[in-house]
Amino acid sequence: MLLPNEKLRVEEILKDLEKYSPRRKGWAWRKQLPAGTRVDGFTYNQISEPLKNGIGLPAAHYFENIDPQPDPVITSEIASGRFEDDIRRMRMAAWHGADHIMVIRTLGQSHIDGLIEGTPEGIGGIPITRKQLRATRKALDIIEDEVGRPINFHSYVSGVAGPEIAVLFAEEGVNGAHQDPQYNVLYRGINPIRSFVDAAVAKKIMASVDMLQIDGAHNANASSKSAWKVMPELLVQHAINCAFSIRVGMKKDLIALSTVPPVTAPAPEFRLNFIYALTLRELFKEYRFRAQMNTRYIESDLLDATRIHVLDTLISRLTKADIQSTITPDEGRNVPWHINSIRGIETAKHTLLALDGIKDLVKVNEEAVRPQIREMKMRAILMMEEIIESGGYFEAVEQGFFVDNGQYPERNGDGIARMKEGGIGAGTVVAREDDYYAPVCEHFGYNNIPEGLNRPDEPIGMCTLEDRSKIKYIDELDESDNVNLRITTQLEDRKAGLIGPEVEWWSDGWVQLDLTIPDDLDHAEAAALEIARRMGLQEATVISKTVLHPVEGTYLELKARVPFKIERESLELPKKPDLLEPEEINGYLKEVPMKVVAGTVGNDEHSVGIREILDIKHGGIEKYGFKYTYLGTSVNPEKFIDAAIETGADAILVSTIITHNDVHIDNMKKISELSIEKGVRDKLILVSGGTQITNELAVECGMDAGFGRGTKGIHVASFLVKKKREMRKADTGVS
Ligand SMILES: Cc1ncc(COP(=O)(O)O)c(/C=N/CC[C@H](N)C(=O)O)c1O
Repeated sequence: MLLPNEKLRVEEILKDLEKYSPRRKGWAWRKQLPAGTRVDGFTYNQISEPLKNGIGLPAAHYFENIDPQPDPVITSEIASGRFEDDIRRMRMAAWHGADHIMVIRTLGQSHIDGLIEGTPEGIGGIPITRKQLRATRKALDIIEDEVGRPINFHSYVSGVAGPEIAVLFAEEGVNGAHQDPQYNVLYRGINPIRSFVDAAVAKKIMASVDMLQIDGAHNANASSKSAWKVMPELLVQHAINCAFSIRVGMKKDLIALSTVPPVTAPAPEFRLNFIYALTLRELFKEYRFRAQMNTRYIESDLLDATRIHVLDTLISRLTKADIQSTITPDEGRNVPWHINSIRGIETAKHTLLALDGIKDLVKVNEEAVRPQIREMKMRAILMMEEIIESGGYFEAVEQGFFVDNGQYPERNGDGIARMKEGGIGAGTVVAREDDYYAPVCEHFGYNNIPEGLNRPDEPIGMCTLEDRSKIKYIDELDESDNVNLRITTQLEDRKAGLIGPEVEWWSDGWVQLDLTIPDDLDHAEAAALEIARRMGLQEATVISKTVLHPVEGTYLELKARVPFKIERESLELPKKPDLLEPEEINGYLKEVPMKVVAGTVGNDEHSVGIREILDIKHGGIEKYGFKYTYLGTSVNPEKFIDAAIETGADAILVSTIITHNDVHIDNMKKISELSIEKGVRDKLILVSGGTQITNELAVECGMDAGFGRGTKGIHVASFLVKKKREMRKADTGVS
């Protein structure tokens, strides 16, 4: 069992893979909690069981660190090309709330007519091999024990080796897969007949182990110029794959339609996407919905991508999503980085929680949407009818019906046409002989099983889907391209205690630099690259730019490589404040009551912070027995001293957020000097706090202590009691 403070050891994961066996097969939904479930005083209607270990949203610390888990499964797609580094990110993703890890395949795997073995490095994805599947599933077993929830492992059943991949996934406990023959045909140029025959075989295998299926309709969104115009066609594509899957024997409950809100602002995004989403859910109500976020109109701007993804998740909440998949906001920039996988998950989790139960509050205005839903359905039905009139699916594909940028029945004539007898694998479908017999327990189509058998695979005992000893495990085929070589750097660094920045692979050295240059785009870009060079950063590249004004300013984000690593043991770690136990503070104050005066100094109106440090509700010092006089906001320094004297206070708590022209420093110095002038400095404990305050800065300005961002009542209460003990001991010899 991995402890939360223990790192995943990839070399341990790689041990004994020849003996590894998946702990379960099939898909796992989240365990839902009943509507009205209370979490820390809040009521939720759409959450599932909590994690054992996890990381909540950034604001969670204001709410006792609760981390409620929304009802839909949340997906993170993680495939950098090196699975040995991806497992680290999978653990990060699981802690942030992903329970569906999707691994895209290396470029070109769809055209390899067979299985790849070993662990070669991939390009833009992972070469799916038995060894890689076992290592990843084994890592996910460890991670799911740590977060306390099943994690679904997912990849893709497509390409000319589709059926073989399906068997491999079924044997290795892969829990979900994309399978849609239309994908092979339209986007991989694989022979249409081969694609559908292979899909039937693959779907039967997937259904036999309850693998969840995701279809490929989202690709039409991602591939068309005017993605909002393919909506009628998307309904047709979903219908084709659903009908075909049912005919092969898949259960509706495990057929997930992959749906992406097709359009984004500046188009009237929500209206178009919402009506489409309503139409889809009406037509396919018995199926599952895998909501995916938009990738089609994602640029390099992380915040714009995030806004789009929040709105996409709003659509999910207002309609239905059994699975909320996430797209990283840097999808439009590069192969996603760790941080952006996590940001994508946070966007989904935040939005789903924020909109908990929204359908009870907001009703759809039927009058407004009904005509448009009807029109969308009509367009799809007309398209389906024309496909039939044209002779069927294969003929329609030959005529370029699909991914045409006209909104059916308008046609642009720019659809993806594929010849029925053409493409990769053409002419490779052979009718089974009369005596064709495959001794396997799950097989689509004609199988001349001998009379009297209890099971089709009886003559060989059991097939590999039941008897794993029949699986031939091949470790590595390529001495020069495998994970054992790739992890040597990681192992050497670990031994030498070296750490360096990374974005996707172990200590890959990449960092990001954000800067704003008060000049036009060209000059700003050149200046930014020169600045990075002078900072000693290498291979600096601009990865995003925002024109603030054509000549007044440009914001740029660069990536660059750091040419060194850090010796971990040489690092000076900041001292953790040694806090007193609440009982000890309460006990002390019963014997030695303490009073404070508190407020926000100068012309500062920010009161939230100081109230949190004072009030019992937020775990403020009142909770530990302190009495306080609150002086309010914009309090002048003299008033703090006068009030402390009048009330016989032991301490002054000064909140100061504004730091413009160092006004916080001036105010702290003034309070310290005034307490000296009035002869009360040695009787008073002076404490300041604020988002920009550090202890060093506060003490430099004559305070006894300073507290920065994230401070809680316990921190201040502990300090006050310790300081009071010190002062009493100095005065009376007794603390
Ligand atoms: C129906 C289907 N089959 C196979 C593949 C992958 O097939 P190759 O191995 O040939 O790349 C895909 C890919 N979709 C990308 C995932 C997307 N980002 C998603 O969230 O769904 C697919 O949609």
